[in-house]
Amino acid sequence: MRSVSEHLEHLLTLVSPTEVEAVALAEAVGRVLRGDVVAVADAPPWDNSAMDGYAVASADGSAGSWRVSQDIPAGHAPLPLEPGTVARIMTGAPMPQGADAVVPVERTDAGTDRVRIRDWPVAGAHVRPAGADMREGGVVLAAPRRLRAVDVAAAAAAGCAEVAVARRPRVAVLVTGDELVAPGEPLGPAAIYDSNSALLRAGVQEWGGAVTSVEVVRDGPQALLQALAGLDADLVLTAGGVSAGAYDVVKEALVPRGVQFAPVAMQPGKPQGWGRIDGVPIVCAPGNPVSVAVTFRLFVVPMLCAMLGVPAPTTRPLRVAQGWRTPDGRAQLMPVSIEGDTVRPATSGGSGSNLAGALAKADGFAYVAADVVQVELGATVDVMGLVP
Ligand SMILES: Nc1nc2c(c(=O)[nH]1)N[C@H]1C(S)=C(S)[C@@H](COP(=O)(O)OP(=O)(O)OC[C@H]3O[C@@H](n4cnc5c(N)ncnc54)[C@H](O)[C@@H]3O)O[C@H]1N2
Ligand code: MOO
Repeated sequence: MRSVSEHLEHLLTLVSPTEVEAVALAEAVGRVLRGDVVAVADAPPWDNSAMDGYAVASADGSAGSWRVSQDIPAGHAPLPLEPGTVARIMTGAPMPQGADAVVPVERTDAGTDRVRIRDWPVAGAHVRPAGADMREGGVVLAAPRRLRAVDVAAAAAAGCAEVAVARRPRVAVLVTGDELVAPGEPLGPAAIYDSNSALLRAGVQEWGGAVTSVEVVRDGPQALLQALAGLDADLVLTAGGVSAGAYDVVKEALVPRGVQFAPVAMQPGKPQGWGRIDGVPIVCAPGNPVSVAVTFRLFVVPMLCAMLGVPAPTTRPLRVAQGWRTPDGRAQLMPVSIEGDTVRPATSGGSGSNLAGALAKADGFAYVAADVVQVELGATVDVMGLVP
């Protein structure tokens, strides 16, 4: 049987990075930055006050009563400081030439024509120097990285209107099963709600791809081939129909098209399919919902990351707070809940592959190597997080 790492290595040879495109900052959150963001100007652009108070020439006086020679709100350019006076200044306003320190208003009587200053400041007090945050031409965000709200804000503060990001990989999703009905529809006598298409759609979106289509295929191999014929995608994901049953549509339709189907030494998610269909990479997950979630996190996430040009997420070593048994000869992906630096199985159902509802209790999948049969209390396991 092929191991998880052999399988992943092979799947990664099927994909390559998408092109780079420019997007406005308004569209940038969650995208993968592929070109460094460089500051267009120093930030702050000039020395400015960190406090509402009075700008003074620190070498030029001491506590006492001072004439206020100008008022400097933020957004207004000051005149040079008149010698022998102070200037009333607001937070963020430019320091007047000749002033080098600010007295907070709380250290004064808050006067407007004259002011009584109780504590005289040292040079530089409450002044934010030009360029202290960013330097013109300096790298503010180094690529590659997934852009968070704070990163988008840093790009805006650096004066960038657009950023260079990876084009979102376009992903087509197909699920199979006569038993499937969409959530919100009435359940027939032998029906279940389709959760795999929801998982794959949301997973692709969450990890930075764009879902181009989601189809539920019911009517056998011909319908599946028809659905595949019209697809415009960088990657195709299917779920269901890959095991040993009499109605395993995906396998039946795609073996003649050169897609490979074989077991991978893992639980859940053992029956897997992979290859290319009309040149487009395809991953065929088994239909059980936890198997789909595991296939997505273990294999599809690194493929999406490779397409986006960003490193795949690393695992976290965490301590086991409650042991469990695992199958011999297959790596196990156990849904776990995380508390501090410890983990325990997320539910009493363990890694049962049909427990879609129980997955909501999990914070990650613990990866247990194929040769382990018992995960001992106090042991360390590598845990994959479920979100980027
Ligand atoms: N005789 C054997 N039977 C099975 C084997 C085996 O080796 N020999 N492997 C088992 C394993 S492991 C898995 S995993 C499943 C994989 O089966 P399929 O990929 O063919 O998936 P289906 O039969 O279509 O469905 C399995 C299960 O999942 C439910 N399902 C399917 N699609 C959805 C969906 N979109 N949303 C929610 N739930 C879905 C379906 O109702 C079934 O209960 O095969 C085992 N059997
Ligand atoms: O491998 Mo199946 O995915 O155990 O249920």
